[in-house]
Amino acid sequence: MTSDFAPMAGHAHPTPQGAVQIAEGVHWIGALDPDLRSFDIILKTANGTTYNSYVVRGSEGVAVIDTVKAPFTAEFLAKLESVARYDEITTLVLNHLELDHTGAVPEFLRRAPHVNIYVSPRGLQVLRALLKDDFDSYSVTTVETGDTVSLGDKTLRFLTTPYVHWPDTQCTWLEEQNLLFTCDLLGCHYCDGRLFNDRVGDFRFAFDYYFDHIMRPFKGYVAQALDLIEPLEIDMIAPGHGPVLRAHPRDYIAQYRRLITKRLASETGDEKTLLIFYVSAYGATAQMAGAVYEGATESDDVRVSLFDLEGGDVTPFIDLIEEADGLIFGTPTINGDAVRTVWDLLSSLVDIDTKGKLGAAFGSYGWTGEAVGMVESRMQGLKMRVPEKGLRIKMHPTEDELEECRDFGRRLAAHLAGRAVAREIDMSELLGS
Ligand SMILES: Cc1cc2nc3c(=O)[nH]c(=O)nc-3n(C[C@H](O)[C@H](O)[C@H](O)COP(=O)(O)O)c2cc1C
Repeated sequence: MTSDFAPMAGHAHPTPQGAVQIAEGVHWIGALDPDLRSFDIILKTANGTTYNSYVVRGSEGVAVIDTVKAPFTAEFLAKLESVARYDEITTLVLNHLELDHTGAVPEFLRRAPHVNIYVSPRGLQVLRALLKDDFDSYSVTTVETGDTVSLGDKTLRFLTTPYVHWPDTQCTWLEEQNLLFTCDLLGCHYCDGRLFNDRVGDFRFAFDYYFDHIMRPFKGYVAQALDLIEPLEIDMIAPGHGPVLRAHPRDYIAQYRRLITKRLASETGDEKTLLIFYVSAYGATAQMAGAVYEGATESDDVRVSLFDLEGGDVTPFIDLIEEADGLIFGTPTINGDAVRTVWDLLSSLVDIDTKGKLGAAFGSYGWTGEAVGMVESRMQGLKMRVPEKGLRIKMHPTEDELEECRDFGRRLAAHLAGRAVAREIDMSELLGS
């Protein structure tokens, strides 16, 4: 049975009370969560979200694709029961094992313990952790790109698309209907019971925002996933959150392509880019920053930029940092710590991939000078390479110390340009004395 839409108190848009047919033999059986305002702690959800689950009915089997978050289990099962009997269900596909898609799995399996579960190879270990001691009582098959499951007149074809955004993620293509189930990929947090992208409100902001906070750190993997998806015939994309993309589904794939494309590429070409950020209360670290900048700019093959973090919000720097090859942070030690704006910027870097970028730190201090080491540790935690020990100078730098700073800048630029770093050789070390 498929019910109509009914209005829901407090929300401008109607809410589906039952399963919704999205294609011939395919139903949406997900849940709406319009009141959610913060997802996974890290994401704001001004429109709430949806947990999308789907049922595909073939001539020789019925498949459930993903489930919902645990608190919505009862309504998910009610919708499922309105379109299929448990003894008809042959297949459970889990495209992603995160709890917002698998919360209802244990209860579903209690009712349909005979189903065959299909997960990616990396999904297997997460499923084991999810089901604990019950895991061994179920039939679980790992699938990779090209593997298929037949439902008689319908075929589910799997695409292994890891790290969009967990190691386990995969997509499932319903071949005969050109319908692609993508789970988090191409999804967004936007709750509107009208469900289809050509009927809901304007969710472009939500789509880009979701990409920025969930997919952006994994751009390389997103590119690999798009390489697999783009050659497919696609009439509809059915993601795990937000609207079902039935109108112009390729536009959303094209938007992902735009979002993963380097924005500054045409400006900088193959040139290496180095960004120097600093803060300074009494001007000592600022003087150091100026000298590090002077030293680095002597290099012709590195484009160097200098920014005072006191100059504003850190957000605009994230795009620059994403495409930069190296980052240098200057901070004084204040009350045994680096300055807050530096931490604000460093903690904002979770949204981008910083792995392998060059990192370095410098700063003035009065007596303990912990800040530089703390910033270096954070950069190492972000998997950046930190080739030079941080430079610390007590109070305001002397002319000789400024020259040390210039040299620090020269060496970092040389690391970045892939040139051998000239070092003074300590003869006493060589002679072993
Ligand atoms: C409020 C305050 C707290 C400080 N706390 C520390 C500290 O914990 N450890 C330290 O080595 N220096 C400390 N200092 C000294 C500064 O790090 C030092 O003056 C430094 O040269 C300031 O650099 P700037 O001119 O770039 O701000 C403190 C200075 C101030 C004003």
